[in-house]
Amino acid sequence: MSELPPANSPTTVEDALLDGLTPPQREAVTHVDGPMLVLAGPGSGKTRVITRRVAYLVRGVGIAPWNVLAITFTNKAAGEMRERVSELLSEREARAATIATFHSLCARLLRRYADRLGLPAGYSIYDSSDQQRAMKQALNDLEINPKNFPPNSMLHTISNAKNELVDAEAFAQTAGDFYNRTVAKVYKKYTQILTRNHALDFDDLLLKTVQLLKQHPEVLAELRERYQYVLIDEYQDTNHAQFMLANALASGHQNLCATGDPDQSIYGWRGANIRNILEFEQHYPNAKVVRLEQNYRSTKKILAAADGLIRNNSARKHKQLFTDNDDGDPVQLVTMQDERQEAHWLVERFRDLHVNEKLAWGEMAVFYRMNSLSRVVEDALRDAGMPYQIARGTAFYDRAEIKDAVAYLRVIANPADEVNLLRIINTPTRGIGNQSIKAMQAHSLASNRAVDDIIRDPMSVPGLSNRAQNAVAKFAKMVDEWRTAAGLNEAPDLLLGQQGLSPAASDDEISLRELVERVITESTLEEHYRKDKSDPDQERLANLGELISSAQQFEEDYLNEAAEDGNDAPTLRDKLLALLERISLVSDVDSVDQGEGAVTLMTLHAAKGLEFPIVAMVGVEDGLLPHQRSQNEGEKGEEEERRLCFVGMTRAMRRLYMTSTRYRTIFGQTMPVIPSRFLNELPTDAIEVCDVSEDGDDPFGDDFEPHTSAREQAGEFPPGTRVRHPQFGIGRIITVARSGSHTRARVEFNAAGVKTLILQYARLEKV
Ligand SMILES: Nc1ncnc2c1ncn2[C@@H]1O[C@H](COP(=O)(O)OP(=O)(O)OP(=O)(O)O)[C@@H](O)[C@H]1O
Ligand SMILES: [Mg+2]
Repeated sequence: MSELPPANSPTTVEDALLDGLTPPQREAVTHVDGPMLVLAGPGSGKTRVITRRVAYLVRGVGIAPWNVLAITFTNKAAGEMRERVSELLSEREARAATIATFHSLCARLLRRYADRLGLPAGYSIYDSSDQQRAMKQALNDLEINPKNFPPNSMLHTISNAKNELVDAEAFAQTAGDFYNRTVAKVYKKYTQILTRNHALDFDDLLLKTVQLLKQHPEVLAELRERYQYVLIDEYQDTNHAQFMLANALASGHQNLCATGDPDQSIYGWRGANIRNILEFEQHYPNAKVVRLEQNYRSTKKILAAADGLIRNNSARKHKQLFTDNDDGDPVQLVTMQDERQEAHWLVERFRDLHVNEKLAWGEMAVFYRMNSLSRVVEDALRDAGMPYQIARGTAFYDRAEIKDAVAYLRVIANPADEVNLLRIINTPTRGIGNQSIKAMQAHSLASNRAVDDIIRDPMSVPGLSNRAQNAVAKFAKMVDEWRTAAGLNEAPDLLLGQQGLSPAASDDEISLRELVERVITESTLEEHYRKDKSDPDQERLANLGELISSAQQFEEDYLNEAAEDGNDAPTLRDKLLALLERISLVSDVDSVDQGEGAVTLMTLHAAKGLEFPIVAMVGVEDGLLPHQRSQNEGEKGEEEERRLCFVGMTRAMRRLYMTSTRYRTIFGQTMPVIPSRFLNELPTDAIEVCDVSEDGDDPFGDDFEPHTSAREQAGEFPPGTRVRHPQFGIGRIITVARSGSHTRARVEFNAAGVKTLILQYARLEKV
């Protein structure tokens, strides 16, 4: 949807910026100085307010765009905001404003001020698989059994500590019991490994930035001066580190505008702290608070259903939302036999919407609690020949061949990155076996020299065969040549980042695309996959080709942006570091293109902030939603799951389907399952229940209040009655049976086949 106001109506610039806003939205957009909190439910225009405010501050108030900092939750949201702002302002102004995620902002700041932290500007950002490798090494070094201290849970605990700004030392000081003392050791070791590799993990980006601002008041002063207006969307999901960062930037001028909805806080498990938004007025006693009460997204029925659900959370303040949108259809709760029938049903439903209601594929989305639920849906969509896209932006970069190519690039940019160096030193195989690698690692430890240094002097490594020595020397020479081509070898001190020190690009410097291409060819990665003509390898080759194209595209965008910033000749090193940063910070939802003619599949978490005309939530079952894991955390865990369900439901604009099955196969085990307890909480007048499973027992138990009594219904539809169902069309009742307070009818539909429906909910009409 375009943010552009119609050309004819508004007359002044200010009118145009405020066009299509309600009075409270205007109030939020035009508030200039001082703290402000926009506290409002889903679909009420919070994100629209942030976007307009960026434009208004620049055009309406005359603030320089580079003084504005807007922080969004994903790169995708940042990209969209930039696009909308550039429709309201010029592209140049939109680029000059900083619109970023917390992580990309921090990565940028750390690069700019790397020298203050003694951090090489070419530092690597470790993604979860790099983190796993580093953690395994830490456990190995400490001789700790990963069975008792699983790498994932170690990483989770460390991540939470970092988000609370608790570093390894502070953690050790408070660790009382044996378990925590062991974690403290692991934390320390893991930190040492990252430091040695000149690497930061995601949480370090925040932690180090906060430390930077604390330890270097001159940097804080500079940034406060630069970012005079700070805007943060989705504030309910900020963690402590993000909170401290936002507050530090806004300290002094206090121009902090936060928007959010406590009912949509869904990242508590990852350290988000809902109190940041609940206590905003305590942190900023003079804050202006704006509430938006009108929902522009959903039908009345969808809104009523979502509202009925969220009211069951006890730890909340109620917000009344209303909408002028249509009543719409009731939310359909459909029970199937198993996940295959569920996927099949979805495909048929979507096809019907596409063919009969002329909805585009891109207007439909499927949400699930866990990625593993997507496979069956994917298979069904593929079999039906329906276009779909899956929000797994990281999937491309998770492929082994891409990870290998990127590891080469990381090694070029960051000589200290041993995790990646060891990944590629013998990939593709080049005669440097495991024994040789172990010998080099041992020698590196014994002589206290970096592996990157050792490979230049392989003769010194005890126990390395002649053959291996030659192979290592050849490998080192190859890496050196790339570094020279990238302008990274000549002046090693330049690796210590310092603002303004980066030399201008020399004329003979190769392009980023050429570098990536050279690496893929000269490393023999390409040859390795070309040798084999099997399909998977053909696909891998194509992926490597795609990496080259994406580097070219990135380079073009980067050059344009740099030119806007007045830098006409960014160096290859700058471009390489920026590309690696982009690759590290990509998130699942970034790949989603809502304009595309494809059904979108994504997790409930990834769906935050988005909207689709048609939404189907699959696997709405106890154990999945609420998730089994949340049950360990008692009510708090369940309330977060309820908010997650609420977030999913409130993405839907026109129609919402929530499906569950009787049996589901998870991790290869088929088990009977029951519909989510959350479904019992939905108000009956906003929903329609339908059971299309084979045995059709009432899956919702007796908690439901049917509209009419079972007896009445049974009498009304004797076997043989011709009926019409809003979805299945015309059919004939075969049998009617009472069960508890419900009546089930088996109906043979002309087109849809035999279905078992609960009469009280099925909205059957006699014809
Ligand atoms: N005043 C308005 N008039 C018409 N449409 C509006 C208005 N305000 C917002 N909208 C539209 O309503 C939808 C929801 O707005 P937006 O995404 O900004 O809501 P939100 O509060 O950020 O929702 P969420 O909490 O889900 O992030 C968007 O399509 C937006 O363009
Ligand atoms: Mg929003």
